[in-house]
Amino acid sequence: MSTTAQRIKDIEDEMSKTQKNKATSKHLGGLKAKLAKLKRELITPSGSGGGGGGVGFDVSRTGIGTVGFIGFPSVGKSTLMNQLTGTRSEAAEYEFTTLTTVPGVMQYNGAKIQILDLPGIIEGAKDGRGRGKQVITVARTCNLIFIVLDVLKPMSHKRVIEEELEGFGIRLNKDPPNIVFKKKERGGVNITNTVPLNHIDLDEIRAVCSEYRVNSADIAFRCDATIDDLIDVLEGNRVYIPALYILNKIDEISLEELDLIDRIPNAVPICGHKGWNINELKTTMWDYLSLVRIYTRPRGLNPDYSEPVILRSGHSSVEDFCNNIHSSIKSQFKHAYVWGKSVPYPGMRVGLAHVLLDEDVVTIVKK
Ligand SMILES: Nc1nc2c(ncn2[C@@H]2O[C@H](COP(=O)(O)OP(=O)(O)OP(=O)(O)O)[C@@H](O)[C@H]2O)c(=O)[nH]1
Ligand SMILES: [K+]
Ligand SMILES: [Mg+2]
Repeated sequence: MSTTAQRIKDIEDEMSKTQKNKATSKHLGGLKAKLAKLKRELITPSGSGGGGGGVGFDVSRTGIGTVGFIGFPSVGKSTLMNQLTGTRSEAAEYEFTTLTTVPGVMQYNGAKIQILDLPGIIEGAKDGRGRGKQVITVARTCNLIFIVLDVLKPMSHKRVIEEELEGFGIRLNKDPPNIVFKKKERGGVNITNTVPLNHIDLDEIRAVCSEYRVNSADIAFRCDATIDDLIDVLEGNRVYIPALYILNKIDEISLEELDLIDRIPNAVPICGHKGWNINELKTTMWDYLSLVRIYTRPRGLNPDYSEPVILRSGHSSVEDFCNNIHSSIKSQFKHAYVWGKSVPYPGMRVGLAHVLLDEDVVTIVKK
């Protein structure tokens, strides 16, 4: 075992032996921050082996969004890939059939979505076991992660995969914590909160700051944060990605068992082999990608429903729409008329800042 791994284990042991209360919270806060720093050491490519980085695994990106498949070997990732895209990614009974990233493209709702079939990962992947590091490095850059699980295997595998991804700085189905951190030259650590903090106390926050050598800063908590949230903000290299759990091979289980797994949140049960519930999977995928379809309506004509402009939620203003069509449109823009969910009445006149919603219809009026 490497020294870093040993130190991590020592700290985890100490934490598990320490009861959390007022007297120990400062100590625990410091330990948590130490742990986060050590874990960072473990996942940062060191140059000398360890298989860090994404060398040879990343592929060029196409489409409006990328979905990456993460799972243990032989859970059915490649079978599902073939089902969704028609790309041939070899699927077979033996483990580690897929050895590198296999890209494919799926057309859905008028959008091109890139699908990445990835090699299987195993427990300890993030610490350098197998090719896990490269695989998870690719997952970090995806817009959506499919965590593929074999329903015939223990459901504890779900947690194992989550821990691998979390250990690599990926936060699943979570918004970035609303903590505003401003480092200062002097003045000490100044902590404010706009909501009650139920999970952390001041001593703990100070212990974490001191571990990160933050002597002066303004920290404003605008959410009921945990100490892990604060550490995430201080570490700064976290990515927040939506994830969908694909519960595969339901052709092998009973209806009663299906009923049980159906309660897992953010999940879609499927049979990749036979194509069961694939439509449900596609619709859910679309929702999780948060894409916005905008239909163009030339003045005096009917909307063109055949080729929507696809925007991302959060970047779907009329200005984004114009830029997506052509860079010159914005300079000629006078106003736009909008029909759909984003306006209180059909055909409302709006400006560049107006935010469009999925399936809105837009007419641009030029100067
Ligand atoms: N019963 C059943 N078997 C499936 C299903 N999907 C895939 N399989 C089988 O599971 C095995 C593994 O499938 P793959 O698609 O190669 O799995 P993978 O996750 O890509 O595997 P690696 O690339 O090795 O990590 C194959 O024998 C598939 O035929 C399914 O829905 N039901
Ligand atoms: K396989
Ligand atoms: Mg495969």
